[in-house]
Amino acid sequence: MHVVVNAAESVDGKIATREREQLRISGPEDFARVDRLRASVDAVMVGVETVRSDDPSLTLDDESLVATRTADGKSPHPARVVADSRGRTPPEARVLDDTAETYILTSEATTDEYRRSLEEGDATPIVAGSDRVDLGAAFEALAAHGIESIMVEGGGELIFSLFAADLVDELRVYVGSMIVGGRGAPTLADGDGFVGAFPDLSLESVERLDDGVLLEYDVTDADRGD
Ligand SMILES: NC(=O)C1=CN([C@@H]2O[C@H](COP(=O)(O)OP(=O)(O)OC[C@H]3O[C@@H](n4cnc5c(N)ncnc54)[C@H](O)[C@@H]3O)[C@@H](O)[C@H]2O)C=CC1
Ligand SMILES: Nc1nc(O)c(N)c(N[C@@H]2O[C@H](COP(=O)(O)O)[C@@H](O)[C@H]2O)n1
Repeated sequence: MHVVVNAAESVDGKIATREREQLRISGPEDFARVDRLRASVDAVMVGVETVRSDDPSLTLDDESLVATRTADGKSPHPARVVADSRGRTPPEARVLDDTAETYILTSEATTDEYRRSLEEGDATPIVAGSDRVDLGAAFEALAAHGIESIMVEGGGELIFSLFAADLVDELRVYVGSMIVGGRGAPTLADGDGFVGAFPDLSLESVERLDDGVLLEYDVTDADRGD
């Protein structure tokens, strides 16, 4: 699985406010870039807290990208993937509509009944892990469904877990010209944090977009002692 993490943060590293409300950090040029990145992958993934706070669609906005995918014999939109260990995706969430295929990654902590309710709504549950989603095992299961590339949009808990499991190949960060503050506001990578050894990033490009900067990194080494 090729994994690209993409997120937008403020200058002080926040991806949302302390109230966890959705924050418009990107401008039009960056949102268009995100749409192109979505169009280039097999699936777009978020954590369930992002679904609960932002209710994203995770589909393509630009109809010409939809047309290009269709002409290439692909589904009109990439599949949607939610990491949701305990079955907390609201039934009315936009990721569960019929615009695109959706996979809900769950753990054994969810019930058969919950998983059946997802299937009745045309989403595909994948069980990986006993208490929390085992992301490596889940990606193997997604690969069996033909998903070979995935773009992860957040939030900070999921992104940290992916780095901790050494599953990230590329990181793209848009830094918007704003300060958000708040010690409890989510950042690009939250979780328990690394101590002593950190993911090894190689800066590949820097580009000004709108009133901010896009930073693109390759993740080169998993030399972490956690
Ligand atoms: N600015 C940006 O680019 C973005 C901002 N956000 C913001 O991020 C916030 C949500 O982020 P978070 O609270 O960090 O939640 P999150 O979206 O990362 O979801 C975390 C949840 O995912 C589930 N999960 C299942 N398996 C997991 C695993 N192995 N590791 C980690 N989580 C796992 C758990 O229920 C966990 O509580 C929202 O406020 C949203 O607005 C979200 C995406 C992009
Ligand atoms: N790239 C980017 N820039 C921002 O400023 C953002 N707030 C986000 N948030 C992410 O985009 C999702 C919204 O997706 P839809 O447009 O509804 O499909 C949101 O849930 C975050 O994942 N991203």
